[in-house]
Amino acid sequence: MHVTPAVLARGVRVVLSGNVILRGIDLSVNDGEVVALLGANGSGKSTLVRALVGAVPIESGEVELLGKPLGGAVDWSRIGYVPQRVSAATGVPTTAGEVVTSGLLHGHRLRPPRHARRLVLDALELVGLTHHLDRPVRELSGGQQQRVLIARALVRDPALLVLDEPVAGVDLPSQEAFATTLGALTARGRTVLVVLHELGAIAPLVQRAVVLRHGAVVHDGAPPTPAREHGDPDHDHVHPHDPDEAFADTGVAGLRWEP
Ligand SMILES: Nc1ncnc2c1ncn2[C@@H]1O[C@H](COP(=O)(O)OP(=O)(O)OP(=O)(O)O)[C@@H](O)[C@H]1O
Repeated sequence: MHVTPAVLARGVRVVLSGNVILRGIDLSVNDGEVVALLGANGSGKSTLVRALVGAVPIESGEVELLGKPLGGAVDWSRIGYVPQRVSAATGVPTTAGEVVTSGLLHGHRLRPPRHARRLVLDALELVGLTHHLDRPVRELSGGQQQRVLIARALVRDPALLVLDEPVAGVDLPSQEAFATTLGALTARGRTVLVVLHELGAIAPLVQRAVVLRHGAVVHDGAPPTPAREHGDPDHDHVHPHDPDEAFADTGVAGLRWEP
């Protein structure tokens, strides 16, 4: 039986300011799969997810999302995207609930549906923030603001969720909350493509890892496992790593491939 992948990229090449950033990327994410996109700083992870959602132009190659070529034919209401390092806080005292509600407004829908409050509470529950519904987002921590943005992407119950470094620089409770969120999405059979610097707490939930290096895929398969002391549950993953370790060739901190 032919199954349409949720994300399909073939030979994606991206050139920005005259520099070749992506050198012909092939990537597929199947329905219900959780795939991590890993790689060193500057390897092209953000550029790839931005190209996949149409935020940067593709010089050559093809992208299909939910079975449709990138563009107007894609059902964007079924896709959630959380970009890297954006703040949910604005100058105005918008509450967490209002930010999440805005995720229900898209296309022709200018007013939230009648059951919006229930949907918003469900989305905030998925990220562990229901008790902050009425709090201005500017009063929340960076990690909590990132969770509000994830809830904003989740509120439409997207079939495909694309997240760019959702746990970079966020506090530990927010990292743990993200692992729980991801577990809930997996249980619901949602498809997730997540850019990460290291797998950390979500390693058990990731079915496949795609590693980029200098704008090309250098690994597509089993996720790397924590190496030596990194396998120790007490290890905190915050110290700098020896660049000579087995993973230096991929730039993925503190991890090594199973032999
Ligand atoms: N608009 C742009 N114009 C020119 N070069 C760019 C642009 N955006 C990104 N780049 C370059 O493309 C390369 C890949 O950047 P990208 O942000 O995709 O990497 P990344 O793997 O996501 O890195 P990080 O882990 O630091 O977020 C970098 O060398 C970056 O300087």
